[in-house]
Amino acid sequence: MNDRKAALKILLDIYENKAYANIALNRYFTNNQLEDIDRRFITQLVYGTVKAGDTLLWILRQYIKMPVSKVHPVIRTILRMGIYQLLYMDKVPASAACNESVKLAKKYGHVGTVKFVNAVLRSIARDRSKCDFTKAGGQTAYIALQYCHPEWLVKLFMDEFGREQTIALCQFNNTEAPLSLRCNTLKNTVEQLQEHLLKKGVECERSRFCEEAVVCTRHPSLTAMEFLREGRALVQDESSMLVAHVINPAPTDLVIDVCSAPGGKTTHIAALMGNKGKVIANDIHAHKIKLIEENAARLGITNIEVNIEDARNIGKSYKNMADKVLADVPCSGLGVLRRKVDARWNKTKAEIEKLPQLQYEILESAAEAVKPGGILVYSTCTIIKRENSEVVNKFLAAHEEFKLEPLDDFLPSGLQGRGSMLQLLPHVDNVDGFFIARMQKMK
Ligand SMILES: C[S@@+](CC[C@H](N)C(=O)[O-])C[C@H]1O[C@@H](n2cnc3c(N)ncnc32)[C@H](O)[C@@H]1O
Repeated sequence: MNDRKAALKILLDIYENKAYANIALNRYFTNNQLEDIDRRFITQLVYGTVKAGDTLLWILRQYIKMPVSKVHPVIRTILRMGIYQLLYMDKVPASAACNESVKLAKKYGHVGTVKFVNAVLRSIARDRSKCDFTKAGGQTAYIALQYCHPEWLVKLFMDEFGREQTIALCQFNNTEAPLSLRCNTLKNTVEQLQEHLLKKGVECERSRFCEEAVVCTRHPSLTAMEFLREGRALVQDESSMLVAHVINPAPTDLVIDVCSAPGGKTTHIAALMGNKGKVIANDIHAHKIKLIEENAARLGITNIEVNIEDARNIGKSYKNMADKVLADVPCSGLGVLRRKVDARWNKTKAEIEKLPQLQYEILESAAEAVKPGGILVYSTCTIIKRENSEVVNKFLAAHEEFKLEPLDDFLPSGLQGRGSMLQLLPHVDNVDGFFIARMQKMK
């Protein structure tokens, strides 16, 4: 199958079957052995088209008379891909973007739709003046279209960070995320892992932030990386690796991770404990607990015990029992939009607004499980105050038995001196956005 036909098939899976982009793409690559060059082209075309989302539809609307919703889904997807190639893929000549889209339309459409695809794409290629985003009305709409984000999200970012930072953040979200790996120190050293990766043709470097992290800038497909199956490493972003270090678990500790699936931080905590002590990995979803068990087995970790429970009840079940408790709560994930290409288009404002209440309830329950003198860590992969510092401040105001602990002793020198709560911002720190606060129970 040629690359564009493959991209069309994957995009239809995403748009019509509501498949997650990374899952649809990996599924295709698992079932079809491809050369690296083809894999890269398909990835760029699929991820780029998904990220550009409604901007492509807005452009399409400027060039057709009928409502976009009336265009057949296959033809609409061919057009989205075609516009993406025309306007965003510098290395694809306009003639190739048009001709290849027309060929796809011939396979899936009839004479009329072939002519339609041909006419629309050639007119965009010839005259781009209609793609003027300043005509959309207002600076929020302009930023949303120019940087391919939903307008409500741009508004939220503008309120939180102001115009300049919003643009920088949106631009960052459109960049490609490098693959970040955490070395499983129970099976190999970081030096051994790095040597192994170099032999396998993976281009990688050590992280600025975490001693176990290796950041890959060029690599084969994940399915070809047998060292992941062997448990020598696992995929995890650098910033999320800071959490286990902030918890700073001892080999004798009982640690409870109240929202733990799929187990990135749980298995990191367990490894830092040298496979000793006990980590209770809790999650509300039984099917996700299986992922923790699989990860632990692959990594050779035996000090994890799983528990399926709503974290809002965990305080009652383990009252005053744990040396350390992690509440890595469900969040809006606005710090990882670069990595999850479809996330910005799947989220809703209403769903995000409900999160702080749930996060607060989970934090309160997690706090109950901490024993006096013990440690409570709250973390998210988001960047807005209402899910981060506001939740922690509200909690501290209501629970004088907890005090905020300085973070610097647990952070790399490059991140020290930023205050008692750490907020990593993607466009500032060049990593996934992340929030961490560490508290101690005084009595
Ligand atoms: C941010 S993710 C956790 C990521 C995980 N700590 C890791 O590092 O791999 C949040 C998790 O919370 C779980 N969750 C959502 N609501 C929950 C609840 N009420 N109680 C327990 N877990 C919950 C979700 O299933 C999800 O796995």
